[in-house]
Amino acid sequence: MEFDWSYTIGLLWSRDFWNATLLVVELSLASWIISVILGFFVALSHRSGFLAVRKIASVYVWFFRSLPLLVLLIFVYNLPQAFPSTGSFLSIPFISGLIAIVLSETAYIAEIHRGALVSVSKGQYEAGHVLGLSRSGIQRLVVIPQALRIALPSLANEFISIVKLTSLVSVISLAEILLVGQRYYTQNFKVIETMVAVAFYYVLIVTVFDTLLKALERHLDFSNRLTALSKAGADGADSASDLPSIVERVDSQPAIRLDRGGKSFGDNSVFNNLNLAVRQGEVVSIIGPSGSGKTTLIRSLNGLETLDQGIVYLKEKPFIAGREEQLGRTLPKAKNEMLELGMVFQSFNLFPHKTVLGNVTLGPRYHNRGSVGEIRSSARAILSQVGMLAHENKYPHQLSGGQQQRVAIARALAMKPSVLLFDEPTSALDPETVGEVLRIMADLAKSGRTMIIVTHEMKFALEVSDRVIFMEGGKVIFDGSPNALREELLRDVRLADFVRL
Ligand SMILES: Nc1ncnc2c1ncn2[C@@H]1O[C@H](COP(=O)(O)OP(=O)(O)OP(=O)(O)O)[C@@H](O)[C@H]1O
Repeated sequence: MEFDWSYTIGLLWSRDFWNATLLVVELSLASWIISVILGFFVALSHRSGFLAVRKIASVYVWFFRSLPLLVLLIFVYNLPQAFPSTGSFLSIPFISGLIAIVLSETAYIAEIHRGALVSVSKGQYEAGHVLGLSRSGIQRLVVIPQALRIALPSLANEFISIVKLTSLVSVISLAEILLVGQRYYTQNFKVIETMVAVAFYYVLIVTVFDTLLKALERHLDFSNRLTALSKAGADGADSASDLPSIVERVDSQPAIRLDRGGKSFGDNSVFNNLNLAVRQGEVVSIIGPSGSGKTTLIRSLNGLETLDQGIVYLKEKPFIAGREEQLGRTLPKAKNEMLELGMVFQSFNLFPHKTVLGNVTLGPRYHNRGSVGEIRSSARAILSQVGMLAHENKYPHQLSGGQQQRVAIARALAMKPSVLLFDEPTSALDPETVGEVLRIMADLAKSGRTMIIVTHEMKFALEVSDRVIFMEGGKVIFDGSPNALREELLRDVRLADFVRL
């Protein structure tokens, strides 16, 4: 028997097939959108602090990934036999098909979201935390946009799978493309000719949506975005303007103080009964060998690490209490105090999906620190101070390490903190870009800011600091002025060997 081309081509104009195509698009889109949303909540539940919630999420994923969709479809469609009250909606094939596909796809999509959420680094959460963002704020502004971009190729793939899975809905008599085709060839026995037309409609849907989803993927891919140099800063290139004197030196009251701090990781006691007080306007550098507890100490001051014992005071008001402190149970959540502490990380932790300006304005905008215009112009002034205004429209991946760190400093300054914490700000930089960051920090130090700097840059520490603290094995071995340290170096060979100027 010859292939009947005119019959197949005629089917491409068939109203039944176009209605079925529309139905497949509606069912696929509805199933995909609902599953993407529900899948996200299942993925979040997987990371919940509550064991019961985590268990429910993992049982859901395990069960619905194990169950064939065909079984689920027949089960849901026939549920009214056992529960007649569900008949009013489950006997509608579109609704029972939608429910079955959503139940199954949510389990798969939850795993895609989970993978994407895991790949957003801890540093991104920490950067959100130090800007005073709430947990939901961090999810909304930092994590979800990044996770979505990572997940989108797999989510698009899942949409294509759903389009094809809708052919199974024919078993519950929903007039989708395959069922329309079956009705045709059972009447005229032109199976191959009809199935070519069926294939055409599926390929058409997949091609159209694949193109649209790829365009969306490109749109969300900030790593491919090209940016124009801002006019305002283009002339200024990379040079930093002078940082204004902001804070008067006030030597009396400690700006921040740790009292009897203790911190262990399992059996490893990092420090115990440690005291540290930094006065307003003071610049304190913390130096010491690797593993001496410098980073843990500075991260304990703003709650990035949870202290076991001790209390952190901000302007002499209790701010953070260790887990074992009685006060910890009554201390209110110190959201506003958190904003008093700016932090610059070793690995910058800029938000990769935001421009330079977007990174600097995110905190002030979240905390409503003025109108959008005011926040932007104040952010531009700070970017100019750190010599980064020319790059305001660029994304972090388009900048050198030194430039990224200068933006990170600008982001911290934009919140107008009273104390700036620096955790090894130059350790991740190439030697040629270290100088540009140190220059900005030296200017900040001169402008009278309270700064605590964990650093391995000995020369810098001695030049800019009011006090240098040498830590070893979780203990403060030396705490004094740079001049006192220079004198100590003449006496203490081991210290001199470490500092090695
Ligand atoms: N999250 C963690 N989990 C377990 N142990 C940790 C953790 N963070 C730090 N430590 C341990 O705590 C000790 C102090 O580490 P910390 O990073 O504070 O030292 P450091 O003086 O800053 O070192 P470096 O100069 O190399 O950064 C080390 O023994 C380290 O292995």
